[in-house]
Amino acid sequence: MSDTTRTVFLDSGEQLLELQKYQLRVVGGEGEHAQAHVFEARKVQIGSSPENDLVLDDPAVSRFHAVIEVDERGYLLRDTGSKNGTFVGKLGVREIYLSDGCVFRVGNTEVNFTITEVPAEVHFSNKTHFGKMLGGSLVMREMFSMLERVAPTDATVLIEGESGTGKELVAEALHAHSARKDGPFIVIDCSAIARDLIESELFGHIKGAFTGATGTRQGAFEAADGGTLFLDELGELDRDLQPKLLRALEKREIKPVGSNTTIKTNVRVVAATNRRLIHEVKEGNFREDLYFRLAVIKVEMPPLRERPEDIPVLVEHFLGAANEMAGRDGVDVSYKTMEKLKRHRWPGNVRELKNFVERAVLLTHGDQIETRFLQSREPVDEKPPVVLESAASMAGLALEQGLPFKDAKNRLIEEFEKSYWMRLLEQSDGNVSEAARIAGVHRKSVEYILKKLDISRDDLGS
Ligand SMILES: Nc1ncnc2c1ncn2[C@@H]1O[C@H](COP(=O)(O)OP(=O)(O)OP(=O)(O)O)[C@@H](O)[C@H]1O
Repeated sequence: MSDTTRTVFLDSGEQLLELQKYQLRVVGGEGEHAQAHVFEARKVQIGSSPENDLVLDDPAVSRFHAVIEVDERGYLLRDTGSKNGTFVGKLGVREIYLSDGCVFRVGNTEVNFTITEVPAEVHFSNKTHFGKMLGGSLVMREMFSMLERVAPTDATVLIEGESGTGKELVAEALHAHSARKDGPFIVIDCSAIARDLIESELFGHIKGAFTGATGTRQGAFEAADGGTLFLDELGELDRDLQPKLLRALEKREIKPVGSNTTIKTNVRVVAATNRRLIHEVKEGNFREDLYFRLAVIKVEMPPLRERPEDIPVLVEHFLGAANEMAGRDGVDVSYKTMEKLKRHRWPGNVRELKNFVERAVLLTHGDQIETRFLQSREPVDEKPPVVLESAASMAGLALEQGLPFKDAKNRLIEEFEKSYWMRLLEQSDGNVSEAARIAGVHRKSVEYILKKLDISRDDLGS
């Protein structure tokens, strides 16, 4: 259909999409006429939110209004559920292949689409995994292809994506596929370390550098020497520390807190954030020079809801592990359930899917997981007030202690699980089969839960 895009299969097994770069230019409507933007990405997002590739300042444009996706048939414009619709001429369209020179309208803004003479290429790996990361969708295979090329280099990589999309897995896989694989892989979660300790965590300190510094201590940069340093939640890094990180990256040397001497380092840095860091740059929270130094290679993790075709392979994988963990044999998934799972929004991404499968295997009486074990978003107004009260007080405590949301939530869930199972076992006089019957959970699962929560019969009654 298209003479400007085509797919080629390479001898290496890789798939190559050849296209021509294209230009989008606002030519009419309410919004100020933007300058022309040239794109070569396989997918370009259009909307009013600054997170889009083409940002339109028009109140009639939805936050995420439409996308252009390139495939071997051409340049597909797709409305992504906008409020005011996408039009070509007078026709409202959900999906349409654009032709060179055509004009489409989003909200009240008219955009001209032009194909340029400049060729571009998008590569797709022939593999459906990279390290421990699974995925056969085009967007994942495009990412794997990029990671395969980037991993063996020493390039700094910035990984952006929603929570639970697999950013840490990417960092691990980059390390495992590099010449540094036998060196250390050190993780620092910038959101989990108190503000006044993070400099020392990163760069170390010498004895007497501050109250409590009773000895000299090595920081993460030194610990990661010859290996990879993964800076998680980098968007949380204090502005005061950013110049020091920039210096460490540029000069490949660090200065421990309290010391006047610099130490040479040989570290590859991979950073991750669930914020759009370029936003933080625009807001003045993140230094531009550091951003560009980190984003030499940028990996954007697609949310799970945008790649439902990956769900079956992930479910199968998590089912295998969950069966083993729960001592079950062959708990499976029906076609109908799988279809429902593909339609779910998965706000917690792959982590939520994994937790769901684990929970469903533990809780099912039968041989198949069911979607009723998806965590309900309905308001639970019949909960005893005491539960809500203790949840509220834990939330208060977590905020006071500056605990990150994830840690606070996990702590609350763990406390709930522990007291639930302790009480239930007490009630059933330590009889695991009886407890399993009351809880509606397989006996083997109870044994696993008790082991996981470190509860023994001796704990009962304490
Ligand atoms: N593509 C994938 N294949 C297999 N497992 C995955 C994949 N993506 C994520 N997971 C699993 O989902 C969970 C969450 O992944 P991970 O911790 O890497 O996410 P993240 O983006 O770093 O999350 P956060 O921002 O909350 O730290 C992990 O258990 C991970 O193993």
